[in-house]
Amino acid sequence: MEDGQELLELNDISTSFKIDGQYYDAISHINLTVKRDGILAIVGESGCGKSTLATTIMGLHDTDTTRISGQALFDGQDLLKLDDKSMNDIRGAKIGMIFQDPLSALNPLKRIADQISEGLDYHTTMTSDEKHARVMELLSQVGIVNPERTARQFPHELSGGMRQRVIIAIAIACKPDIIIADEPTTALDVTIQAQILDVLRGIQAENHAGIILITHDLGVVAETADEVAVMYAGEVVERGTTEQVFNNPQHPYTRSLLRSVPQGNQDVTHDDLYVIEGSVPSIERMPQTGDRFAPRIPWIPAEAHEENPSMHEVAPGHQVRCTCYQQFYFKSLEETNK
Ligand SMILES: Nc1ncnc2c1ncn2[C@@H]1O[C@H](COP(=O)(O)OP(=O)(O)OP(=O)(O)O)[C@@H](O)[C@H]1O
Repeated sequence: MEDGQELLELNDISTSFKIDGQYYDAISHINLTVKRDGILAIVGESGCGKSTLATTIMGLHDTDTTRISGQALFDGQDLLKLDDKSMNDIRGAKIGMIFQDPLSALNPLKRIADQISEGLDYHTTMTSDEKHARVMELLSQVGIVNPERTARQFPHELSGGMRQRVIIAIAIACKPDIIIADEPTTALDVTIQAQILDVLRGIQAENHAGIILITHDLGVVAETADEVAVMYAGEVVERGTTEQVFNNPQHPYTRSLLRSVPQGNQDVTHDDLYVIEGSVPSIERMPQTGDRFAPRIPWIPAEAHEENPSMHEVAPGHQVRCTCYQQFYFKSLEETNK
């Protein structure tokens, strides 16, 4: 397959959860594309719907309490319409998932080799020798220096960084076309984070997969991703290449997120002072009309917002939600204190 080819197309995806007998949207009308050889980062504060998007694509929701609409087109089929058996065949084989907490994602009672082999058992007809060879190859690929030893160990015998490497080995065992990594480095210290990101980039180069990288860490995005989608309150509010979004952020939310990145030891000047208070509303309190970010920037006049905010193209491939970005400015502390 060619580079940059569209692997997964998310069209108008909404997912709502039933709470006290009523359904509430956790994500609304998501449109995104994952390309071969590309890393798409999904960023936003806690509660904005990043994990819900991942679990929706993976078909991991309880159908009795979850309502999903839209399409997730992959390999000529809509993942959201597949039955359990077909989805089980895809999960692990064509789409791999890396979870945030490697300890809870691993079985404490099973040796590492057996846990990596599980996917191979389910999805392939490899002999035991072939499986052993593949496990060794995978452990080396994720940077484990003594694969024979690690293969025989149990999860509690490994460090956090080693466990995350094992989780990645499990996710890529069957050479999936798509890897969804949900906060893969959050539980790790900074040095190990950098190593894990190197492993992910290496895998992308070697396996030619498309990666969805979910994170709230903009440093991770800047270092790793090709494209970025910024989510706020269940919606994508800005998307573009990493360069477009980082060098020329347009949505007030993106701009506030980027300003909150520590800028080394630069002195903060008057112009850098700004205030965006508040937090992501819970899904029961999510406004259903208007700009969901408007309450957090009350100094922007109501008429600057759209009634039904849509995405506007500000450069080829760079889109921003709602016209309010045209009139947005940061409010200085001086103004705030008036
Ligand atoms: N099964 C569920 N039932 C009810 N509400 C849910 C469920 N799963 C998630 N939510 C709600 O949906 C919203 C989005 O949650 P989600 O976990 O997708 O956000 P997130 O951006 O991944 O946050 P975090 O970074 O903390 O994981 C939140 O308000 C959350 O409380």
